[in-house]
Parts: sequence; C-alpha cells; structure tokens
Amino acid sequence: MVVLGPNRYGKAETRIVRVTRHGDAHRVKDLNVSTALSGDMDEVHLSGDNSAVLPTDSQKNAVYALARRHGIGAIEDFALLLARHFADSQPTVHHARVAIEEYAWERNGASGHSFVRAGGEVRTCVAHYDGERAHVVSGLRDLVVLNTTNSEFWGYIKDEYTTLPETRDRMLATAVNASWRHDAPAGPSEAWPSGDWDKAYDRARQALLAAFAETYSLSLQQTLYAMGSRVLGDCPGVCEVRLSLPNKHHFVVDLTPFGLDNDGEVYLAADRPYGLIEGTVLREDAPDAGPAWE
Ligand SMILES: O=c1[nH]c(=O)c2[nH]c(=O)[nH]c2[nH]1
Repeated sequence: MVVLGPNRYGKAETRIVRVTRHGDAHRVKDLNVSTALSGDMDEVHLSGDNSAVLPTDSQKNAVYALARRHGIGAIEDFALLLARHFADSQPTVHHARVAIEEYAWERNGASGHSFVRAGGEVRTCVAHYDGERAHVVSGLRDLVVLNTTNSEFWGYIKDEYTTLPETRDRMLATAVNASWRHDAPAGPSEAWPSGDWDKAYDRARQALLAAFAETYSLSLQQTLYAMGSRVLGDCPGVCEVRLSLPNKHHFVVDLTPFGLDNDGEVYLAADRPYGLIEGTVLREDAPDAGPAWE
C-alpha cells in the first residue's frame, strides 16, 4: 500500500527584468522568481485529472503580468502579492510559496539609462500564504567578507588525525548566507508593514557586517552567534536568523625555501574543501515558524 505524501508544484526560476521609466531616469529590477503551489492535488497525481491544476505556464505569466500591472517595489511585497494572487484566486490552491532572488544594478555614470551589475551579494526572500496567514523570510547570500586579523583558533580537540596548528592570529573570511524570519502579524496578512522591507534589509545587512568586523573571533561559530544576535538586536520584527558560513581558509605560504620570511603577508586562498559553519539564533519568545522555512 502506498499513499501520496506532501507535494507542491510551480514554475522555478522565472527571470524577469522590470524597467520603470520616469522620463530619462530609468529604474531596473532584476529578479529570479520561483512559485510553488499546493492544495487539492491528489487527483492529478493519482488519476491524472488536471482539473485542479493551475499550469506552471500560467504561474510564469502571472509573474510578468503582475509586474506590469503593479510594478515591483521590495521583493517581499512582490512575493506576497503573487502568493495572495494564487491562493486567493484559485479555490484548489490552498497554499502558495514564492521565492525571489534579486540581482542589484547600480547606475553607470550620470545617464539615467546605463547600469552596471553590482558585483556583491544576492538579496533573497521567501513568502508563504495560505489564504489567511503569511510568513516572510528575508535574506542574502554570497556577501563575502574578510578580516585580516582579530581571529584566533585554538583549544580544540586533538585526536590522532589532528595536524592543524593552533593559531592566535589568522585571516577570517566567509561568504555570508543569511536568512531572517519576520514576526508574522497577528491579524490578516494585509497587516504586513508595506514599504519597510528595504529599510529592514539594509539594517540587517549592516548588522551582519558590523558584527563580523567588530567581533574578536575565537572561532567562526562565535562570529556566527555574534552576527545573528546583532541582527536580532538591531532589527525589530525579526525573530529568528539562520546563517550558513563557509570558512574560506587562507593559509600562510611557507616561503623559507626561497630564503623569505612570511609573517602574515602572503596567503594561499583555498577554494575547497572548506569548513561549513551553520546555525540558528532566535529570540527566546519567537513564535512558531509554521511553514516559513520550507
Ligand atoms: O572557526 C573555526 N571553527 C572550526 O570548527 C574549525 N575547524 C577548523 O579546522 N578550523 C576551524 N575554524
């Protein structure tokens, strides 16, 4: 006997560039949107009856049409708009998940129409909506940071395979992958503070950077906790932070064969393998996450 378990379906990675033109001053939003719907989908799996299915092609078209109709502000607002559209317009759709990545462009020179892709991190969000309640997780990935000192690593277990020398001064570098969960409003999801998402994003990003720079680190784990705590302290309305930090190892190169000393001046930047330090930091009274992280 087999049964159908949890399932969802949607259009992954719809790439959309939305241009807003105010005279000669243009604005660009460059997104990657993934939708996933669930609901009365037993029959399509069990008998092939498609009558409950909103095609993934229609989901993709809705992304473009709603972008044209409503414009795109903060990605969290656009994700909620789409999630509400799917769950509120189709009786067979009980839950919508919309994930968006944003690629930033900066103005290129003084013209209003030329742009250069900002090389740094990618902004992310995931919104869930079930017809009643919404959950929003914001975040970023690939924010690469490096401290040339104020990092030590010693006092760890030494087993028969340990060769790593203890260090009181090392390079510490990582590509920050962070997501932060917003408190869901108690009432209907329309209560989400619209227009505050960009400010909240800048504040969380700044908290991550400040904590990385200012923490005297005895391990990347300690730095992770400091970064998560700082976001919670600086960002009202954020109740949980999840971090995934690859330890981008930098090894001092032995230059003695060439008659040269090397007191923390020349490093080999290793590509892989890398330590991967992951953790969650949350307010003690954080409300239940529901589907927020799915
Ligand atoms: O900050 C660190 N944490 C570790 O757990 C670890 N393990 C390791 O080899 N180097 C490091 N660095």
